[in-house]
Amino acid sequence: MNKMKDLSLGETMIRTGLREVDGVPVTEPIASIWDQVWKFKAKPDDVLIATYAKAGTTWTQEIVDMIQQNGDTEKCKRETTYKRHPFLEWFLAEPPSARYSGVELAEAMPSPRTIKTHLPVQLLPPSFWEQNCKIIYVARNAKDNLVSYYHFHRMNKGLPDPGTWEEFVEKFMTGKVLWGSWYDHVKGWWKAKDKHRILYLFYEDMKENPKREIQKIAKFLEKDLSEEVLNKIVHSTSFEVMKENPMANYTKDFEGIMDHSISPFMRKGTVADWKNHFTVAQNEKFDEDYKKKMSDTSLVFRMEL
Ligand SMILES: Nc1ncnc2c1ncn2[C@@H]1O[C@H](COP(=O)(O)O)[C@@H](OP(=O)(O)O)[C@H]1O
Ligand SMILES: O=[N+]([O-])c1ccc(OS(=O)(=O)O)cc1
Repeated sequence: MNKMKDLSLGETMIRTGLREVDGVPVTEPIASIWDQVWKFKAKPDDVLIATYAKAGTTWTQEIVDMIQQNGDTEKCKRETTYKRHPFLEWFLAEPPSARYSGVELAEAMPSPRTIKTHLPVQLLPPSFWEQNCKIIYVARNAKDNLVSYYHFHRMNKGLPDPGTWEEFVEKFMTGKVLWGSWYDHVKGWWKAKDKHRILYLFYEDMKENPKREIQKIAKFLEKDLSEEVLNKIVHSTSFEVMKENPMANYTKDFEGIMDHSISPFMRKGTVADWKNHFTVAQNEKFDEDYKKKMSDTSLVFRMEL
């Protein structure tokens, strides 16, 4: 029994390896059900929240839900983020108590559905394009995104071991991480927005002026919000409030998989924390490589506010 407990607590849990789907590394379980993901049938009134992991997905999910529930915080606490919005490609079979299939959850959910994905644009199931679904994409500057992803790998035993900070920086730069290259991800979705209904947002803008960005999302979703409701959404989706909200801070899901004592899911929620992580040499190397990788796009990020 103790051994079982150990196993379920993840101390001895074997971290997943990565397998490529069309050249993009995904977890072994995701690769095993890829066919189901690719054939997923989106519906015209589905709203999709797409991001590179750790770009502010959960924050955006809370904002979208609050808009859809017209600022009713109790309704937004009906379930955890993980269960309110199916995480499309995510699949976990083991341990049975933590079983999760984003596809099955979405299929069982009544419309209108809000779905989350970290897939790069070329791997999005075609039905989302065919059904002309509204898509909200959120991007975060590479350095902060990388720092957040590093700490997330440390605390989340459902992900591969990040190795040392130096090793993880290297993996991130070469795209050898779960969901692949950050550079390709943000550029691919940026390109797609010219042809499809995509609201492309930035984490840094959301930090700078949450009210303005929430209004953009509401307009995109064709929802009229009163000033009072808008202010309520700004408040309840602030980092400080979400950090204490068990239905949004991931303390109720992934038990034994996420260890918030190593690094909490709601870690810092700031812009420019990368300055506390990169050495001067690392930063120079990163910048040089970044320039090359981002030379073929009009996309510009703010690394600080
Ligand atoms: N309401 C909020 N305001 C600002 N940042 C938030 C937030 N809620 C979550 N975050 C931050 O978003 C990141 C997680 O992103 P995702 O939801 O895509 O996994 C974490 O970044 P940090 O690790 O830099 O703190 C987390 O702290
Ligand atoms: O590995 N997980 O358990 C996991 C991965 C990504 C994830 O989504 S994210 O938005 O927090 O990156 C949630 C859980």
